[in-house]
Amino acid sequence: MLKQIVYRSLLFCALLTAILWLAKSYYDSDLKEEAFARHKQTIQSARTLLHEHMLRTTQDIQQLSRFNAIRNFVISPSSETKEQAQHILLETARVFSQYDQLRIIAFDGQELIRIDNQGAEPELVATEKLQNKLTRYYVQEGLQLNPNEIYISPLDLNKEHGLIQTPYKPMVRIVSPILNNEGMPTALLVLNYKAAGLLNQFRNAFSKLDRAMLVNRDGFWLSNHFKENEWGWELNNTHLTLRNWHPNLWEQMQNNEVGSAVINDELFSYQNIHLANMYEGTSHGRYKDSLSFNSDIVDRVWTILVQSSKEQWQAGAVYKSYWFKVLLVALYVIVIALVYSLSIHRYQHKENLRLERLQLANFRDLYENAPIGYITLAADGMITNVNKMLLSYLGYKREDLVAKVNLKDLVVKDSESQAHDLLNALSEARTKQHRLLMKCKNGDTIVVSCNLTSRTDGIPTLEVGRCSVLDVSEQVKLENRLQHLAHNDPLTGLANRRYFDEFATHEFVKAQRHKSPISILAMDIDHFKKINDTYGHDVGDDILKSLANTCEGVIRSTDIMARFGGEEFVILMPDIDYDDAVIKANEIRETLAALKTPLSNGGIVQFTISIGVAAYSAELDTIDKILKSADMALYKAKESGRNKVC
Ligand SMILES: Nc1nc2c(ncn2[C@@H]2O[C@H](COP(=O)(O)OP(=O)(O)OP(=O)(O)O)[C@@H](O)[C@H]2O)c(=O)[nH]1
Repeated sequence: MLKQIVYRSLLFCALLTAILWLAKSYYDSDLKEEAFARHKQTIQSARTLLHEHMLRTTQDIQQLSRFNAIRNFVISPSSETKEQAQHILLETARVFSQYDQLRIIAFDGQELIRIDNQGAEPELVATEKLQNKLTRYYVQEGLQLNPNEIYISPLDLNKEHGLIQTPYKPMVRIVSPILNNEGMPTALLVLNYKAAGLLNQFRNAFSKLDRAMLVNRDGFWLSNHFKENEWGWELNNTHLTLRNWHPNLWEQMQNNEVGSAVINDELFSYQNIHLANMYEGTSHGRYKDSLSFNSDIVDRVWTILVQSSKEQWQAGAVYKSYWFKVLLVALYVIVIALVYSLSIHRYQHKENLRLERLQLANFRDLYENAPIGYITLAADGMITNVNKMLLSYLGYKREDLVAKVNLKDLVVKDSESQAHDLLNALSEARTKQHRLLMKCKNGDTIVVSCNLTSRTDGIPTLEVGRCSVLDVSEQVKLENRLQHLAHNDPLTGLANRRYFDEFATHEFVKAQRHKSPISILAMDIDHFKKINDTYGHDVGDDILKSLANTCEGVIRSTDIMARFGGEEFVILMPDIDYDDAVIKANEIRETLAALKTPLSNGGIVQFTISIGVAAYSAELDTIDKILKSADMALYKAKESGRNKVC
């Protein structure tokens, strides 16, 4: 039982876990969608930020390169034009502190004017400190520019005298040709743009739930949440690339401008920024349209990459909350409790069913194999079931009786009223007992004691009563025999003295009530001792028996003959007066005298009797008196020579 509960609990907990896991999967995919949507939005914001900054820078350089003071100096260098150009650049540096250096560089690479803007105030670098930058890449790139082109350098760390300046100073160099009157490039305007502020704003544009990264075309980080990952190519950390970190993601990014990926439960979104297209897009288009001049920008591609770790995109998940965990534990506890109580309930139910079945089987066994017969009855007395013993009593097969025979059809005519009585008791939900004579299949009858028990719920169901049926035939025989023994003389079968007294009293009361006559004969065999002595006691017994038989053949059925003891007999004759009694006595005497009792040796023996007669009269008004009078008459008959009636 306990084992089953444990198994079931485990099963249901596993099921619950599976459901919760499924729900969590759906929920997680929603959270991921949400995170990706956030990525998309913040990438757009960051893109706008970068575009706008770079656009402003290109606008600045375009304007500056077109200023007459700048162009005049390049076209007609003089101390005056130089001063004006220096003035413009100084003023610009003062207003736009994001420019670290503002320079005009001749086509041979020589710096013509240089403004350093690192301190509180922009500083004009003295002529003797100006350098030749022909070998620098941005000068080389600048020399390649068409009149209408602007070069934007890679974002890298500023170097002074070949060494990386610390603290690191991320820098973009913007180069524009300065055109002569024929519209041909004559010199270069170079602005060193300090990107630290831009990168800070870039990082701040993203939610705390995400990690924002800016990656260059080679996969190095220009901005990374881990500072030590930045500027890998500059700091000789060439292994610190996105390509090494997530090769698959890098691969995907090479083929797609925009995209997202899920790697080890971490979410990535990316989008390339083409600085050549910074005018494009709704927020930038207005610049391009409103500008009176236009420039092509040598393309530079950066990639904005956003990463959300599992902890980050799940940060707001409901299942992370304390109460959810408490709820979850409670849920499992409830499931286990439910499984426990259901198992107990199921077990009890099964146990009850088992006991019920057992009880039913016991009942069936008791019913079927009971040592007495059973008949189950419908309300109308039709038999709906019987047991083996009943079938053995009657010799029927079950199918002969069930649903075919009514109880009253099973009894003989004499028992029909009792059967009806039983069926009445059945309809009134009573109990009743009767002795019935039942018909067996072979035509015999048996006496049964039928004890009917009705259902008391009053519902007229098919089975409304049951009769326990006991075959009492033998008992009845025994009862009859005992009764016979109690009332009769064992030798002759005649009534004994006790039964005679009961009968006589009853008849005498009747005679008194009806004022009808009643007579008594007292009889005694003459010289019976001698017969016994001569022929033996057995012959004496035979004579007594044939006397009884013979007399019973002579007297009426309403008379009763009793043996009072020895060879003395008495006959009570209701409705016979004295004279008729004397006549009857003589008839008996003569009949007996003529009776020849055979002997075993082939001979015969005869005997006579003496009879005394007395009848009810005014003087003889009790049985005792009549008996005494008959006795006295008998005595007289003996005295007067025997074989007489007195
Ligand atoms: N065979 C037999 N004899 C019995 C039975 N009961 C009594 N007797 C005998 O009946 C005889 C009665 O004898 P008595 O009283 O002398 O009478 P009796 O010989 O008939 O003489 P009287 O009556 O005077 O004619 C006795 O011998 C008894 O033993 C019985 O059941 N069977």
